Amino acid sequence: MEIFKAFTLEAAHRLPNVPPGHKCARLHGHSFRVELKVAGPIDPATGWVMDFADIKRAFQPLYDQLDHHYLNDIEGLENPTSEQLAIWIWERLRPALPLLAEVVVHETCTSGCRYRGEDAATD
Ligand SMILES: Nc1nc2c(c(=O)[nH]1)N=C([C@H](O)[C@H](O)COP(=O)(O)OP(=O)(O)OP(=O)(O)O)CN2
Ligand SMILES: [Zn+2]
Repeated sequence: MEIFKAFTLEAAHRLPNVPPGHKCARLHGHSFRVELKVAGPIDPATGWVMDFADIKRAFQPLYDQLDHHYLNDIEGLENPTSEQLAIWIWERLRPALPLLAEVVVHETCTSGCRYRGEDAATD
């Protein structure tokens, strides 16, 4: 069974490695939507894979680093594309949330990425 918990975070960024004149080289912001998917068996006693609140608790320290911040200033996010943000979240969250199966980052309503770990990086 797969469950998910979604978060919205406000953050500013610019992309330093885009071609000259690209609009994303300019400072701008997004209401990023992050979905964390967790996969595992349903516990027959509780009837759930895990408590949604425990997903929120595990993500909170990372959320606090990202929300209302300038992403380029964060170590590891000097080039804060959606892809790099998904990897950044995955690498820091997985140790605390071993059942983490996928990180989805929506940068806008129409753009984003999904990451399922290194083995799936080229999927
Ligand atoms: N593969 C990626 N491409 C782009 C990223 C990214 O993180 N990964 N990021 C950007 C920009 O940050 C931009 O803010 C979002 O891009 P885009 O979808 O082009 O934004 P728009 O809302 O302007 O899209 P329209 O559908 O054209 O209105 C760029 N590319
Ligand atoms: Zn952007």
